[in-house]
Order: sequence, then structure tokens, then C-alpha cells
Amino acid sequence: MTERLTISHVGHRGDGVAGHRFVPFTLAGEVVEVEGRDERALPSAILVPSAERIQPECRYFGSCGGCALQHWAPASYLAWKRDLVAAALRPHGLQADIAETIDAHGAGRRRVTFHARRGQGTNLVVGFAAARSHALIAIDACPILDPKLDRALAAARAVARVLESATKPLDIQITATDSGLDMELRGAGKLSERQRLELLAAGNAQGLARLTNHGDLVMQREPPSIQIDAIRVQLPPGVFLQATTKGEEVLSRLVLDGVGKAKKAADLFCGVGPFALRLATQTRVHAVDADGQAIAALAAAVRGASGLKPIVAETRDLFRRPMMAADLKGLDAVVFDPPRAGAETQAKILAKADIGRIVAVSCNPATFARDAATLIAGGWKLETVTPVDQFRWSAHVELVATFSR
Ligand SMILES: C[S@@+](CC[C@H](N)C(=O)[O-])C[C@H]1O[C@@H](n2cnc3c(N)ncnc32)[C@H](O)[C@@H]1O
Repeated sequence: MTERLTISHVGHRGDGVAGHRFVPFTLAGEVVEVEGRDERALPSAILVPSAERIQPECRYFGSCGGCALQHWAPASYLAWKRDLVAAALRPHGLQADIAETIDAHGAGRRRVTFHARRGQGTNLVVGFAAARSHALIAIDACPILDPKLDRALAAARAVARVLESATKPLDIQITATDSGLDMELRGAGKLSERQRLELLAAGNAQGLARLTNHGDLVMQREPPSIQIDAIRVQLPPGVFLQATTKGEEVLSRLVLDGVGKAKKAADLFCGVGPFALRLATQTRVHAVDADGQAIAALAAAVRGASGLKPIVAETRDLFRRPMMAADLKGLDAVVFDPPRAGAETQAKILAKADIGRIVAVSCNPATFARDAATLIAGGWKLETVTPVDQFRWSAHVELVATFSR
């Protein structure tokens, strides 16, 4: 049965919404046709298109599960990302002037994860998960990637062929670094000696900087590293990195502006230290993260750098062992950039802490709003909220917020 629906708005996951129905790849004001009565259904026809509808850039758009919104004009799409942040703050009664979304796509994503699996027949498929399914679709190119990843797909195919006999799906994560491509395999299990030798040859033939299997080194031509300002940081396999180089720079600039002239600051959930290393040009920093390898990489980068104020790098699980009042004593500012779960326990302690400023960086507006409400209940004032888009054409949005007493 065919039904005609009018889309009222684009929902927080990027689908067009008509009452209780969700219609992917549609826009507000559009009149569309869908088949059947499923709550979520693809449009079989767009009868009245929106003036904001544009031609998607990628030929896999709609079948690949990676992008949701290539069909939307950039200005409206960025305004929607700002609205996502506003919608997350509203249930907590939070008032803030929310800035325009900063487009931080830059040259594109610097990390990609391809999946590899045998197809229905004997074909090896290397690509991305298809939209709304566990199936894989083979791809030849992806326009959201940094051109430095141009050779990544060929390298992923070469490595997947070596492990073709594996029945489990293989995840091939590739990061563009200043030393070349850094490949980390997940799902291959323990490698046989023959597989290891073949992977070594494939990695060399593809000119990879490094190939690791679950963190275990298979080959290395050059230690993969990135430059953070003037400081070289060697990357542990699979370590967290902001999705785009521009995203890292934009978030860092907002963090530095938020921290201002603090003499001493903490950078909580610091990763390999993109904020800490930049802050340390004028601020002493206590940098904390649960990932011991990230902290070791940051500490090594600090040893190799000159002209920085002291950085103390500490491995610590901030969910189980948050920074307590005594740890926060003497700090002028605290930056926190937690994973999607947010920093609930840490926020409760920060709420009562005697610090001048707090800068929150978040990849999840919902948990940010919860933690911000905790800070505000403790007497903090939410000053600025800036949405940042480094996940172009997806429903993800990041933000940087500043708080003062
Ligand atoms: C969103 S990333 C931010 C990293 C860094 N600020 C950056 O910009 O690259 C979140 C970081 O939180 C760390 N993390 C996750 N759970 C944690 C925990 N329980 N305690 C401390 N750090 C944690 C991760 O290792 C990761 O580095």
C-alpha cells in the first residue's frame, strides 16, 4: 500500500519526520510517498521536493550506511546541527547563546574503518556497512575522506585478501599520519606464521607506515606520527584522534580561548594531548586519561619538545577515580573532553570546586547537557556554547562550552 506523507522536520538522527513515521533522505516540507506501514520507511517517490534539496556528491549515498544528509544544502544542514544542540539543552532548562555551527570538515576525515567479508558467493567485499543492514557494500571511493587516505582502499583490499579465508568480519582501521598510512586490524584473531609473513609483504608493497593486528606489530617502515603545532607525537595503534585535522585545530582554538590566561589547568580525558600541548605554550598542565598508551605518547612528545610549560601526564580512570577537590586545588581552569558517556561523576566534583573556569568539549550533546546542569546547580554559569561539525553529512555534532563562576 502506498501512502503520501508530508515531512514536518528532520529528526535528531537525520531522518525526515511525519507524525510517528521516519523517512530517511527527506527534508522538511517535502511531500513523499512510502510503501507499507513501517515506522521507518524509505521514500518510493519525492512528490514535492524541498528548495533545500541538492544533488548528493557520492554515488553510494542512500545505499551506504555512512552518510545521512548529503541531499541537504550546507547552510540549512549546519543550522540543523545547531538546533540539535539547542534541543539537547532544552529538557534541562539550560539557557545559552548558541553560536553558529563551525564547519570543521577541512580536508576530510583522517581515519576510516573499512569492513571486509566474503560475499554471498566467493567474492571478497571491502567497503562499508550498508544503510539499515548488516550487509557490506563494496565501494571504490568515499568523498568524506582526506585525500591523504586515497591509497587506503587499495591497501585494505590487499590486506583483506591475505586474510580472506577468515569467516569472521574483519575491521581495517586506517589513519592518515605524517609518516604515511597506519593500519590496525580487528577481528583477524591470532595470526598464523604464514599470514604474518604475507601481511608483512602486503604492508611493504602498499607502502604502509605501520601494520598492527589488535595492537600487535606486524610491520613498521616508520613510526606513525602527527604534528601538533610544532610538536611531533608518535601514535599508539588505534589511539583516539579527532576525526579531522581541522576539527582538532578548531576545538583546540576554542579550548585555548576558553581557558584564557590561566597559569595552571587540568586537561581531563586528554588523549595524546592536542589541547594539553597547545595549552602548555603558556599554561602549566595536568593531563589525565585512562589510556596508558596515549599518556605515554604524550609524555614522550613533551620530552622531545622545547619551550613548553611543565605538563604532568597521568594515567587514571576518571570514571572510577575522578579528580577530587584536593587534586583540583590550585588550578585556574579545567578542560574536560569525555567519551560519549560524558563525565557524570567528575562533573559532580567540579560543580563544587574552587576553580576560575571550566571548558567542556563534548561529542554527545545529551550527556553534555546532563553534566552542564550538574555544574549549574553547583553555581556555575554557562557562558558560551559553540557547535562544531567534523562529521559532515552525519547526525553527530560536537560542541565546546565555557563556564565561569
Ligand atoms: C573524546 S576523546 C578526547 C581525547 C582528546 N581530548 C583529544 O581531543 O584527542 C575521549 C578520551 O577519553 C578517554 N577515556 C575514556 N574513558 C575514560 C575514563 N574512564 N577515564 C579517563 N579517560 C577516559 C579516552 O581514552 C579518550 O582519549
